[in-house]
Amino acid sequence: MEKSGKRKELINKQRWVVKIGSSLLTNNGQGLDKPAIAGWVKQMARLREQGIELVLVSSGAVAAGMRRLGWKSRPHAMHELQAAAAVGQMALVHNYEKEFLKYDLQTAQILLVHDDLASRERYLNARSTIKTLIELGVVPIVNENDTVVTDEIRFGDNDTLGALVANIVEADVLILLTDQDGMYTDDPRSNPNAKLLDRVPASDERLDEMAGDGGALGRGGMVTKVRAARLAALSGTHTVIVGGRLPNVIDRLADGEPLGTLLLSDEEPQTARKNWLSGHLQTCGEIILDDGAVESLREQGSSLLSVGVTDVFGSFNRGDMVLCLDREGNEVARGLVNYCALDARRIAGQSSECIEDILGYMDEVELIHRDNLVLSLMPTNVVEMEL
Ligand SMILES: Nc1ncnc2c1ncn2[C@@H]1O[C@H](COP(=O)(O)OP(=O)(O)O)[C@@H](O)[C@H]1O
Ligand SMILES: N[C@@H](CCC(=O)OP(=O)(O)O)C(=O)O
Repeated sequence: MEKSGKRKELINKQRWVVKIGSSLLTNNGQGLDKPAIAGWVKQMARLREQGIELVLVSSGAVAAGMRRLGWKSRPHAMHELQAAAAVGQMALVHNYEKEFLKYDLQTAQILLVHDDLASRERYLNARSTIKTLIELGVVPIVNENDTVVTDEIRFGDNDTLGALVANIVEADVLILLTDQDGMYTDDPRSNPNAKLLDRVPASDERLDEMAGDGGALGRGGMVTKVRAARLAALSGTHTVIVGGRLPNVIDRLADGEPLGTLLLSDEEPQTARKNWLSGHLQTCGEIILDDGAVESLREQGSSLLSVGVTDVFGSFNRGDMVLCLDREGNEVARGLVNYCALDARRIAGQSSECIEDILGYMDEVELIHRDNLVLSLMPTNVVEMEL
């Protein structure tokens, strides 16, 4: 199939999030690739000159720290990884600051952990800080706060973090710069016959079979990039997975050149509150819905009532994020629940009028109110996939 012409989805777009991955930044483990960083910064400065607002999400702290500490292989112990990240983050921001200043651009360091975005108050704080920095013409540089996270609460890969940042700032475009030219029909490291994808709806379920894991330094491979594109799509953001070593890659993308793989958002942008809900990646339990409840959530955008629930799993409190699954275990929605797991189990399958009789109190008529509920992006089997 012929390559598409100029990509109108990227031309004249106002707000970009650019994510630079570990595999690329660290030149396959050789420490930070400073000349490459200088090249990307030069191009990002040109984006700013065109009036494009920019947030940079940069990996590389652990890898840069390893180099500074003289470690040859990535440690497994969490405290060593965290120490490496603390050392490496200094190298990372020092480099970016130096390079951006060449173009009179100020930078700001933003380190986030999952909890910062799960709490509504801290999320709103992070959002207003990032938006203020953008208005001031400063380039925010975001990374995970690796020194304080534990395995259970980490994003782990920066693709997800990039998508959440795209949701926060309602970006038009998310660019995932990586070590491959884009997404292929299979991992090109193991399959030399794999073909580069040109443009695909982010929701296309065939992507799940094509996406493999990452290299030795990267964290998520294509699996997390596809997932990130789907998350970004919820705020109407298009994602491009593209090779960071292609000459002038950022300039050429801004000019609409069809480089890498464009994962299109075919969603109506959600409200900021719904974006925040979608970004809650850690959930505390599962609620199984009957077919009628699945349909009314999906078709009518209704609240979830206890009568449509067949089972409740996990242990959660009022206000926690839970998954709503259909009978086959597919995710239908996620939302903040009004009753704890114990009470939710007791009222499952019962109509709302019975709640007070069963529990002796009634906080809310709904198990999950529709304002606190967000439908999950359903993978669709779509025909448009261009190689
Ligand atoms: N279908 C695919 N197309 C391209 N790359 C793939 C695919 N499946 C797996 N990969 C792997 O994903 C790697 C890039 O992801 P990763 O190592 O996490 O990089 P980054 O640090 O840039 O996020 C590639 O080096 C490649 O081996
Ligand atoms: N926060 C980590 C980056 C995690 C990571 O490598 O993510 P990715 O670039 O998505 O593979 C670091 O700075 O080392």
